[in-house]
Amino acid sequence: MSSVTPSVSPQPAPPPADEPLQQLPIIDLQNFAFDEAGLDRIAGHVDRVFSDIGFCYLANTGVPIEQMQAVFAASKAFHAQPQAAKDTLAINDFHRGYMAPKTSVIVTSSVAKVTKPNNSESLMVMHEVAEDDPRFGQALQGPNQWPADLPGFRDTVAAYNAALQGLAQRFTQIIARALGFAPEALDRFFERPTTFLRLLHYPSHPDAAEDEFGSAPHTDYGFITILLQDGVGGLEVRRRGGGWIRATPIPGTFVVNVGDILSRWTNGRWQSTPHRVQNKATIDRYSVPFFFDPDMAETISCLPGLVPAGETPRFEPVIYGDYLMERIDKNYQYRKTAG
Ligand SMILES: O=C(O)CCC(=O)C(=O)O
Ligand SMILES: [Fe+2]
Repeated sequence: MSSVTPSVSPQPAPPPADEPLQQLPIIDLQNFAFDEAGLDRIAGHVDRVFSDIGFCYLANTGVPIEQMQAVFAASKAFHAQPQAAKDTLAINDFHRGYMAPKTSVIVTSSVAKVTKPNNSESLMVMHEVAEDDPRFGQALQGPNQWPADLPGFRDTVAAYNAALQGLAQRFTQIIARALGFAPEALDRFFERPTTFLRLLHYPSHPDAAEDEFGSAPHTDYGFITILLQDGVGGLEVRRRGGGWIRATPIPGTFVVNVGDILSRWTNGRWQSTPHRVQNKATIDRYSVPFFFDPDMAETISCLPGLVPAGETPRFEPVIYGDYLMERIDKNYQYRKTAG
């Protein structure tokens, strides 16, 4: 970690605002057409927002609307297939494939106990690991599973995945800056990123009970999540100090949030905030979260400059892959059954 040297000291986290937030803040990335002073302004905004609510919208990211529409069309076509076709891609040990409704229960220590399975189905696509890759066969390192009978599906989803990885890598430079480092300081952790693209479908559930969720309250466990949601709504984010804020859809934007490992990396300066989804609308909801995480072989230790002088780091160093496996093994039913 000695290669990550702070170049400016981060400011202390702002106190929580007196007025409760009514809406998630919007960060305008200006299609990355900013100069150094512009970068510092955006980075300062990111630091304030991630120290407070840990969630915001990202506008003007450079990802074309057509590409967003195309990935939704692909997801709808996938989920519209007969159940038997989806079941042929059942999620495998590499954590790639189809998760049928009610097969994941979120278990996190920081959020209220959750017992009911999630009312959603999804296809998980991760970073592609080919057979000639030295990592092939290690935990979570394998090929994706693609539907056989959906022309264009693989190309559309792979192109979207590549666009989101590019966005995440560029945003990581803003994050580095926001934490007081040179923009490239964190790049080496993401040369072979661990990524999860999840094509989620939430059936309409207008009479859902209070404790029946599409996604039960949870925090995300990785670095950042960049979420594309359709116009239906239903995602809510826990406000510091109590209550929930609706992440009302804003066309053309993403919702981005801090995951647990980023919060840990910042020694707790940035918040990994609980969120939940209930689709009480009369139509189905589709969303596509992209989870962008470090290389599984990297060690994550609290960043220098973020641990106050004379204090010990709040978190032990952890190999990202070990940490991730523990979280995944806890949260997914299919990993608990034999075979
Ligand atoms: O579908 C959404 O809006 C959020 C999904 C989510 O929080 C997750 O998959 O971690
Ligand atoms: Fe989440």
